[in-house]
Amino acid sequence: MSCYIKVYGRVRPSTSSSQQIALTVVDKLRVKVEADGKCEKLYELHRIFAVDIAQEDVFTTAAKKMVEECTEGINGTIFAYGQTGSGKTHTMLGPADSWSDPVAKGLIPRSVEHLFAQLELKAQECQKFSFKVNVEFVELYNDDIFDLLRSDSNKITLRDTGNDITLVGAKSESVDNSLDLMHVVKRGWQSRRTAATAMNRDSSRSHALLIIKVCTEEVTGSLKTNRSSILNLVDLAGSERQSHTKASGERLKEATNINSSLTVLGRCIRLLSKPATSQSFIPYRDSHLTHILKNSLGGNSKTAVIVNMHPDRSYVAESSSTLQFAEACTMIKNRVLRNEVMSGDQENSYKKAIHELRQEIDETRAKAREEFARRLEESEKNYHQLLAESTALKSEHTELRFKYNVGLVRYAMEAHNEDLPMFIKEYMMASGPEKEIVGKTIALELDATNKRCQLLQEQRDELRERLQQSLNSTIPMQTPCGKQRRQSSRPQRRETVYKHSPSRLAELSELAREDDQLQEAELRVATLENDIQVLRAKLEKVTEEKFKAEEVHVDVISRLEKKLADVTEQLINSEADNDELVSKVQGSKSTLDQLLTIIKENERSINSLKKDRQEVESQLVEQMNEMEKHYGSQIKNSAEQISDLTSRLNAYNQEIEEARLLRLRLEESQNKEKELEKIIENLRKQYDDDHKQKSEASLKAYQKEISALKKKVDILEKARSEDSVIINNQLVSGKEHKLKYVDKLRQEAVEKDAKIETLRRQLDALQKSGQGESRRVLRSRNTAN
Ligand SMILES: Nc1ncnc2c1ncn2[C@@H]1O[C@H](COP(=O)(O)OP(=O)(O)OP(=O)(O)O)[C@@H](O)[C@H]1O
Repeated sequence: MSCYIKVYGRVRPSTSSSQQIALTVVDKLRVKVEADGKCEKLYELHRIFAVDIAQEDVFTTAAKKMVEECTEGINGTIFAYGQTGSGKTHTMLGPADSWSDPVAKGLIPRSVEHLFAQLELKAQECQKFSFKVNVEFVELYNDDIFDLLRSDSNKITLRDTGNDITLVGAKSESVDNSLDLMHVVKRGWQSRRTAATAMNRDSSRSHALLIIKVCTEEVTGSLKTNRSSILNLVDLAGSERQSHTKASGERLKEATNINSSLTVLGRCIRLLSKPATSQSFIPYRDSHLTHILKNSLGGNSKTAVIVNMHPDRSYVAESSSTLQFAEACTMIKNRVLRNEVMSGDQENSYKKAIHELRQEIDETRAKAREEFARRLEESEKNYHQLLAESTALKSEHTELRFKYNVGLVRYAMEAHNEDLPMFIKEYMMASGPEKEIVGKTIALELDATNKRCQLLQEQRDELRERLQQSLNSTIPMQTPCGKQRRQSSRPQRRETVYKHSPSRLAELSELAREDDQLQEAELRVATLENDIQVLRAKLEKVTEEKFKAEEVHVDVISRLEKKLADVTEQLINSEADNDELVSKVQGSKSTLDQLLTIIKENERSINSLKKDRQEVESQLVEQMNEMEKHYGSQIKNSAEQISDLTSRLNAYNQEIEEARLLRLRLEESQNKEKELEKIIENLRKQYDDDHKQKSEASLKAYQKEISALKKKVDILEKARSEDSVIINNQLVSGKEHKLKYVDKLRQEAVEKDAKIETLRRQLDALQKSGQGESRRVLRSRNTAN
């Protein structure tokens, strides 16, 4: 799947007065930079974080999802970029010693906690889920790589295998939980090179890279899925100008190295943001920084860049260049793959994977269809709304035009001017620029009429004057008593009889005619003036209405334009989404195709194996048949033998039982023998005590007899033990022989029992005689005493 690098802008609090601020957050997506008070430039990124944004919100927007995807085998990189002192460390780690503060802690502690929370959740949800987290922490100082987890200053080298970049010689520590990981980060951070500069008391003099490697194993049935991913959290050193930082000596050397590595980064970003051509070469190897971040810039990783800015006017150039860098980053596309290996029952695992992929495709398709339907419905709704608004506007417009025409017609009818209806008709019929021309013509005509009126008025005034003059000159000439007439009253003057000369009379008649004309002209002028006023009033009214209608029209047009822009934006967004979905589906399809080819191969091999198995099975059946034929009789015999042996075994068991009884009886006889021995011993003692001297001879005889008896008993005992050995041996050996032998033994045992009985009897007799003898001895002693 290919996806663009996400770019976020963050503005830190200002350190000067509000007049000195040159960077303003316009809304959530745009920021405005004022270069010199006049020139402004707007920049649009995926999100702008204003000064008052909470650290939690920065993490949720920029990192949370990426951390979650990391547990799914997708690589992620987040890095902070910006001039020195713009808040990169504040964003990545938070203020010093605030890493456990729930409000102030930065993006790294939050990402670490969320990563382990996600892994532990997965382990709870899936019984056979295990994970392993390893961490490496290095810094790039003066373009050399140093391990922050080892005290020795061994430099680290890079190994580029094409797909992966590894740090050779870097210590990799295994961690079990977020606390352990943060402990490692803390330890490494203490070794990071920082120094006080004029712009930042705690300025980072190196680029710090925290590399978290996550491996997971999940077993579902016979399918084992191993995933691995790398999460890079990078706090870059800030670009700086010597004029601002006043750096010199070692600081200046550091700054030069920082700036040159950031320049290479900027160059790579610029080249990556341009459309790819076959010749495009990205100089990743020009600096260790870009070489390490190679996969994060245009490779297999999801990447987020947070550009930090200082809002003050004195840093406006740095802010502009940071924003240009950010804009270039938004155009870079990465090709992200899930790092996953499935094993186990291959056929089943592939089938499962295909099933999952199919499900994913179906889900994506369903989602796309739903989204498309929703957008279509929305667009249709908007279209109908716009159509309704346009129809309403049109009808409003028609109504206004009708009113306007009616006004014009009414005016024409009221004005009784023969010339005007023609103009009005023309005006009514005209449209667009033509109408404007006709309007202007009317205005010119009105002007001309005004002028004509004025001319007529002047002529009238002139005529009046001339009349007055002629009157003044005529009266004294024609009346003999002019002085008298002038002094007389008006009625007297009217009665005055004038005597006109013929020429004077002609002049007077001419004057009277002119006076009539004048009066007529005055009347016409008055009418015209009135008409002009009415016409003007009407024109003003109509113009006002026209302006109002135009305003409404403009307003509606601007609203429609805005709506059109919104709809276009929605359309562009949905197209982009659609593109993404299509690329996703294509990605899934290619994986599916690969899997299908593998499955086909497997199916082929399975089919050939099945054929082999069938052949082997048929051979086996044949062999079995042959063996059945060949060994059938033998098997029969064996069965018979087995049944025979079983019956023999039963008999043998019976014999064993009998032997056991015999052994019991033997034990009984042994016990009896022992008792006899005791009695004999007692008797011997008695004889020893009582007949030591007197009955030596008889005692010897007894002793003889007793030793003879003893011998017999010994012999019997020996024979019995031999018998028992033989019995035991016979029990183990063949049945017939044993049966016979057991019978024999039984007989012998009976005989021996009889012998024992005889011996017992003899012993009893001996006892009795011994007792008689002892009594006799006692008696003889008593008599002797
Ligand atoms: N958003 C913010 N809110 C409050 N203070 C901030 C913010 N951003 C930065 N600061 C403060 O500004 C100062 C410099 O910030 P920081 O050290 O994070 O800058 P930097 O970009 O990492 O600098 P350098 O590149 O020199 O290391 C610190 O004192 C920090 O607390």
